[in-house]
Amino acid sequence: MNDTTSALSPREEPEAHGAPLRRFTDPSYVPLCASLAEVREHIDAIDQQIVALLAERGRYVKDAARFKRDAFQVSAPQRQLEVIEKVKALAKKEGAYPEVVEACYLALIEGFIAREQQDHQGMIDAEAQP
Ligand SMILES: O=C(O)C(=O)C[C@]1(C(=O)O)C=C[C@@H](O)C=C1
Repeated sequence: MNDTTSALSPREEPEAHGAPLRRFTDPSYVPLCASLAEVREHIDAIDQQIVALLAERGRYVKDAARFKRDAFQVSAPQRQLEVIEKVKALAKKEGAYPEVVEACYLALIEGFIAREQQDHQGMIDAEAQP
């Protein structure tokens, strides 16, 4: 199949149990799975771990709110830059797609800050009387 025939094909989801339809030209590429279904099993298992780690990360972000005075400190822009630089370096080291890692973390931090701002607004000063 080439680009012309693929453009004329009906728009349907890929066959999860079918044989490969394309191959990489790089002779050193080693396939990981025998089917798309198997690929997706691995992705689903990884997603489970990622979400569990996001839950754990979220608990630490919540705790961070206790150490901050106001909305600017919650936002902590200098720390945001540090986190982005750190994960970009990690992506390089781990062989992850750097643009994917950066985009994920920009979205993640935006989401975590919004939650932390919400948590912070619901808190009282540590010295305040109950
Ligand atoms: O390091 C902090 O101060 C946090 O609250 C954590 C975190 C993050 O998600 O990494 C969240 C909000 C800040 O913008 C900076 C970083």
